[in-house]
Amino acid sequence: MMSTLKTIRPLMFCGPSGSGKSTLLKKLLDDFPDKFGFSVSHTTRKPRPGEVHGKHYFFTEMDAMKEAISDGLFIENACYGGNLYGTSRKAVESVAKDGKVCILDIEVQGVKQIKKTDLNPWSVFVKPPSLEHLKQRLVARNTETEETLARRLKAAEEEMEYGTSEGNFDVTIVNDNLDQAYENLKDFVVKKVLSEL
Ligand SMILES: Nc1ncnc2c1ncn2[C@@H]1O[C@H](COP(=O)(O)OP(=O)(O)OP(=O)(O)O)[C@@H](O)[C@H]1O
Repeated sequence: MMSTLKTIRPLMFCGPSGSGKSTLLKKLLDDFPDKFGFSVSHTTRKPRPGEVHGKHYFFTEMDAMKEAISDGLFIENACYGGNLYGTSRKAVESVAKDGKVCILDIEVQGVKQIKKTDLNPWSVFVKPPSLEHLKQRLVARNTETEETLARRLKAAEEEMEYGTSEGNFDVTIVNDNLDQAYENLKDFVVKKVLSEL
């Protein structure tokens, strides 16, 4: 089972909430529908309108998720905004078994955990032009309360520090102009990630 994972390196995405990871990933999946698979994460947070169980996340309860983590079924997990988020090894394996690059969209804490596994992923940091831009985007997205907004912005400061430190990621994509950011991402993906397939 481990050898399946080693043959195709996952592509790990990290960046503060609101930096544009989902937006960039959607474009990538639209452009290369047969090359990538989204590993579906687990979370204890409540679904947002339109989110589908098993597609956007596996929505689960705190006790069940804690038990699965202690059973070693997760390659990473993080507590964020009062909720648990995590990626099961099974979710990553099922994408690799399909012959696709598994996309991992995770927080900094998760990045650090996955670096300790045998997955050897490519890593991309998505950086907002500034924390002020990030705040404006999160407000415009209309998904945050005053409290979750404040938490996400505080977490963003720490994530920016880790994300912009030399050597922590293979590439940093500054998401200022979306089209330009996507071109930069695509360039990296085509030259490095897809050339290995
Ligand atoms: N380059 C950009 N310029 C302006 N707005 C953008 C840009 N990229 C993304 N956005 C908008 O910013 C908001 C946050 O983007 P998105 O939801 O993709 O972030 P995220 O990093 O996936 O966040 P989370 O980790 O919370 O899921 C969205 O409303 C999106 O449409």
